[in-house]
Amino acid sequence: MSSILESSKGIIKEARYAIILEIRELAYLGKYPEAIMKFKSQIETLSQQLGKNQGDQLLYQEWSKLVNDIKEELDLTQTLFDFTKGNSNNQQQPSPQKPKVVQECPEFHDDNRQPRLPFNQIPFQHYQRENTSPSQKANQFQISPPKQKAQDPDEIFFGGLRGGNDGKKANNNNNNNGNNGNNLNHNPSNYFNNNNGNNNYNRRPTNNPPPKDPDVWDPPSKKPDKPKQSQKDAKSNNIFKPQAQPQPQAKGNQRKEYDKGKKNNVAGDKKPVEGQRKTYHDHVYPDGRGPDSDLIQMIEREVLDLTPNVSFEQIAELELAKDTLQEAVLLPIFMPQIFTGIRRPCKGVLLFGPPGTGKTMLAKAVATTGKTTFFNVSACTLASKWKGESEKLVRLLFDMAKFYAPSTIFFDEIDALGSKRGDNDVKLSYNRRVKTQMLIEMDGVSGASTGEERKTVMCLAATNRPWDLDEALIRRLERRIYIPLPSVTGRKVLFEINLHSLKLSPNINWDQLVNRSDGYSGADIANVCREASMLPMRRKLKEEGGFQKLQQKYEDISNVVDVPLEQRDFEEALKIVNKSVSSEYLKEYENWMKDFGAG
Ligand SMILES: Nc1ncnc2c1ncn2[C@@H]1O[C@H](COP(=O)(O)OP(=O)(O)OP(=O)(O)O)[C@@H](O)[C@H]1O
Repeated sequence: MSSILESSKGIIKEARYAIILEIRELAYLGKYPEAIMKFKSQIETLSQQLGKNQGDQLLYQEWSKLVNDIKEELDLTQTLFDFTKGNSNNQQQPSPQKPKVVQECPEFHDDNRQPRLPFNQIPFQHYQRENTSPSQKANQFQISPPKQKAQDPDEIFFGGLRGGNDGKKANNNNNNNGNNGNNLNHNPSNYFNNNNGNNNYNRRPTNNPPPKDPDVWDPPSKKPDKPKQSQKDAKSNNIFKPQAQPQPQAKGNQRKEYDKGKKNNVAGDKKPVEGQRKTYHDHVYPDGRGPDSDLIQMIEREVLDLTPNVSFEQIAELELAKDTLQEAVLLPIFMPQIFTGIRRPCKGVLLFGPPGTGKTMLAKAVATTGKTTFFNVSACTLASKWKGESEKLVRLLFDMAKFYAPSTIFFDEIDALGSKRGDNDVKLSYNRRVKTQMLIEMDGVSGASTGEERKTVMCLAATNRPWDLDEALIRRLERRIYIPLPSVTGRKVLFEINLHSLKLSPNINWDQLVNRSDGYSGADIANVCREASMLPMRRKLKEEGGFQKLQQKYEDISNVVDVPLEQRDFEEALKIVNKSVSSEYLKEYENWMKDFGAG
């Protein structure tokens, strides 16, 4: 029975690829109406097939998944079709100040809501681009007909959306100050001096206020900065072997600069003070405030992380992932001139695997090593907290990343944004809009094939549920790296890293502890060490009759309670802290890795 199901799953999977690929080919040729017709007829046929399988619950589920995927592709094609229609209309009326609603896209209508503008209309509504001749303006979103079949499979579907640049924008951008992807000297202070109004990202507000979306939640009130977890410099305890010292980090200055800037600008009510670094907000709204001020401030406050301060040495094991990230992300940042043409940098990297295995740390290490501006986006927060504003937020985020380039945008829990079709229609429509915006933005930053001057912006994403990801997104995240649970060696290093600053008894049997922590993630081992570190202190306090008695007895009690950790403390901690990853999930990761992994 299960073999019938397995073989049916295989057939369904092949059918999915065959249908999607065939139809994308049509879309690539610009034959959107034909592609849409074809999708609709396939959905009809598949729905009949679905009806036949109603008796078998598992098969029925598989078929409905396929139908849903095809519907999702249809929706995406429809949206892109609308997008291209919208742009071609823009070319006839290239006046950004007086935009017309080119076409109302059904996706942007919700019951009881006012019609929303198609997403491609929004930038023109709010901004005009500077240093752009009228013909170039008209050209900006031109759909370039394919001259030959693209080597990059993504270009089959989305290549035409990258803007009619064919090298034209490169000339347009020559008057910059060198703070772009071609600048090998990544002096962090340069990131904030990019005030020359030099490029296509230099947008200014028009006087038109944005249309009010009734579904938009009110922007957040000012909140204090999230406390950042600081990584202490490793002072090895030499549990197993001498430990590499982490690289010294450039601390504080950027943050201070940023805070200084925040006082003047993030509040958004004051004009920038001369001589101080220019934030994206100053850059877009030199007069102090504009329609998107609150959102921009929110990104600067909650997403922009100027000091991720994690080095690769602080991360245990994961050598393959580190090498791949260095090759796929760091080399193109350091040598953009080499990574052109067929060697173009990948559009994005997906880190997938069980929770707590170091995915976020890897992303931060990439940003720290590449000295890039780090945007740490929790996709989950974006999806829930900024519902209604999320598409705009995605667009602003990428614009900001280009402004502060070289930048790394890290989407944690990307499945919250880029998941497949859900059951809830409202959620679906919203989800699709955000996802489509993301896909378009991601295509926009893969500068090499467009001939556009490179503003190096790297997209990294992480998920614990790769199987939930939409295929269009998976294709853009071209390198997909499995971040597994730590091996024996990795667990040893993790104990070392976590205990480097603690007093340890010489009689601890490390091999036994490492074996007992089989199946624990890096975060689990950190929790074990944290728990173990408290036990001797609690014991000592109890022995001495409590904190108050100790206080009466000793002047400085910190030395008294700082007792070395013993074997029994770790054993006790291992009983308290259980592993957080179930072994069933591990199999699923491996299967997904076999099907989609691309390290
Ligand atoms: N390979 C590792 N080396 C060092 N520390 C690690 C490693 N993996 C996990 N940790 C520890 O676990 C904590 C969580 O790691 P991190 O946030 O990078 O995991 P994650 O894979 O992004 O988790 P999630 O999927 O839940 O977001 C870190 O702060 C660190 O203490």
